[in-house]
Amino acid sequence: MTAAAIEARSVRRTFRVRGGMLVPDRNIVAVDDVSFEVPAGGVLGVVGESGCGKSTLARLILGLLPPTAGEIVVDGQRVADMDRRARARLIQPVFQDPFASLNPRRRVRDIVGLPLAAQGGLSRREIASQVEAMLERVGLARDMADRLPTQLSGGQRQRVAIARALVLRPRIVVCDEPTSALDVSVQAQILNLLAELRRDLNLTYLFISHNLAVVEHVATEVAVMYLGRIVERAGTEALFRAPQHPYTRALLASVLTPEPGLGVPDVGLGDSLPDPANIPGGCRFHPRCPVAIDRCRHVAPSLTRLPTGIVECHLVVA
Ligand SMILES: Nc1ncnc2c1ncn2[C@@H]1O[C@H](COP(=O)(O)OP(=O)(O)OP(=O)(O)O)[C@@H](O)[C@H]1O
Repeated sequence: MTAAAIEARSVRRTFRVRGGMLVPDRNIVAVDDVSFEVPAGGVLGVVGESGCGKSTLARLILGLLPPTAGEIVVDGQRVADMDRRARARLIQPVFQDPFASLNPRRRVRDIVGLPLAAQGGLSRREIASQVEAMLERVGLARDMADRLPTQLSGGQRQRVAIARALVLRPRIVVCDEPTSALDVSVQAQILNLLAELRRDLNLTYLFISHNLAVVEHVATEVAVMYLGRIVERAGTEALFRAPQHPYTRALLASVLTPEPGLGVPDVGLGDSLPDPANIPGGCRFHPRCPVAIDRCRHVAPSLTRLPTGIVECHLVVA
């Protein structure tokens, strides 16, 4: 059996949001008792509507946010026990908007070299040569090294962000909507690059996207999140061929809607997104579920294990 590169064990994260005059404080459950494993070399795609907890999960895995309960283990080590530099050598992020995440006043060579410099122990010459090799690896020409982010296209900027993420040779990359801010024509190039790098460098990805077509293209396994919980998880092929949860089915139907940009996919379940400060009792999906039965209103479904994965729905039997 392959060792897990990422393990989430009963992870929960809540946020306390201050109210105001006459408005009480609210407790938001952004991630609610989530467990999964990603084998080394795998890609777990995480999908779900805006606000379902995808980015919070990414920040928990990266160690940028501590869990309220549960634990995260990457490459056999508890994230909570690692210092920043050790974490940086093991796990790196690629975020949605490379323009926001790259310092506009620094040249590409400094942006990509910074993680190496921060680790210490390398000469300037060694850093320069590793940066050059990495820029070449992500398909950027040599003369790009002296440019500023403002002098690059969106796709080139995301290549710089990928080079910066990989320059320490991490084992795990958390991609949070890495192509959502890019033109459609550039998205495929970046996805292909990420797939190629994973193969060549034996990387493991947690790949977050609201775009199911993208996830189908890159993921080996898919987790579907709804109001902080993983309501279905299965191998990519099985999930797209035979979705079990009514929410997954609604999400898949939304792939056919012509909305390639950012925002809320039209899942055909009405306009209003569910509120994580006010999670319904019983099955949390029941108010929007087209096939809910009386039991769904009162009893939260437990997890059902199927040959192809797991699902939380009263109507699915093993
Ligand atoms: N720092 C925070 N303080 C308070 N609430 C937060 C914080 N971060 C996230 N939340 C809330 O937690 C819930 C989950 O947010 P999260 O950003 O993880 O969702 P998401 O699925 O990534 O959404 P999107 O696709 O819009 O980025 C939301 O209701 C959000 O408002």
